[in-house]
Amino acid sequence: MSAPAIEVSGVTVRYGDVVALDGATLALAPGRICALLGTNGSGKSTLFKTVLGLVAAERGRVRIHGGTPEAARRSGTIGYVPQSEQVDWSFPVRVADVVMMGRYGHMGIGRSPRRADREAVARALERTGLSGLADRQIGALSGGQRKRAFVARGIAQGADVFLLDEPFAGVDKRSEATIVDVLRGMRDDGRTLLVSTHDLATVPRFCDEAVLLQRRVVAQGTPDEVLTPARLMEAFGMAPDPGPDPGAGRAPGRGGAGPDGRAAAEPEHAGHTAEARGGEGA
Ligand SMILES: Nc1ncnc2c1ncn2[C@@H]1O[C@H](COP(=O)(O)OP(=O)(O)OP(=O)(O)O)[C@@H](O)[C@H]1O
Repeated sequence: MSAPAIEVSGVTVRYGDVVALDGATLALAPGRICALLGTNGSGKSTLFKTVLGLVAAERGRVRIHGGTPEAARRSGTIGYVPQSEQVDWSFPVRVADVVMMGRYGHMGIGRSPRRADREAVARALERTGLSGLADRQIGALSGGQRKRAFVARGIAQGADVFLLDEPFAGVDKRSEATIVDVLRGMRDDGRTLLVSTHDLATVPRFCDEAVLLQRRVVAQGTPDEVLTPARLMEAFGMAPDPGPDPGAGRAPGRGGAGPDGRAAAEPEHAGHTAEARGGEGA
């Protein structure tokens, strides 16, 4: 049997006196979309950073397809779609430039794109429905398009495991549907996606499974198994209401996005590059 795409085993992370993760354990098989759910401060970002190898665990270990997070970053196996607030949208780059950043790991020191790089970028733009916007400044995209640009960057990079931080935050229903289509297509290609979201109503529509985090994993299973009224009341202090109310099914929280599918790939750039290169929602 193949190794899980993402395996987190008994991971504890502490920031000074704050225990952000307390023995968190989960395993995600390849070719699945998994929602990462939890209240503000439940450790979702810390889990992402640990899986990306940007934060060291005090205890436990993380494996990506059986290897270390550092190896996954080096090989470009892991892609990251950040929150919007982490990105400076005024940075003067075109959509195609953002996506080309995903190819940096494939280029030499001079970072001079070759035909294979340009073709990979064109394919990723097409895959995410952004071919017509390739020359547009990243800051001139809608929230949903920005998000897709960062998904495209990860695709161009050749990432197989994606961590997406609040991909639906600040995007309208149409963009949300487009992003869901893109994510499903990636899953159908065998890629693995861990998606943090406060939008509980969306989860059953596109996720194969869900994880409920409260510093440790308190539930993992199908959306139906995890999104029970009792669990949601316990975790969020609310019951889900997937009805037509615009606010329905949205857990208390926030959202966002960021750049460099490779941003995750370079810890020291995580804040900087993201801010410098921006990119968000569909
Ligand atoms: N750099 C840091 N230094 C100290 N404490 C931190 C740091 N980063 C996070 N924390 C704390 O660790 C806990 C988990 O934070 P984390 O950002 O992982 O939660 P989250 O689930 O992503 O929250 P949100 O939904 O608000 O984004 C919180 O109590 C937070 O205040």
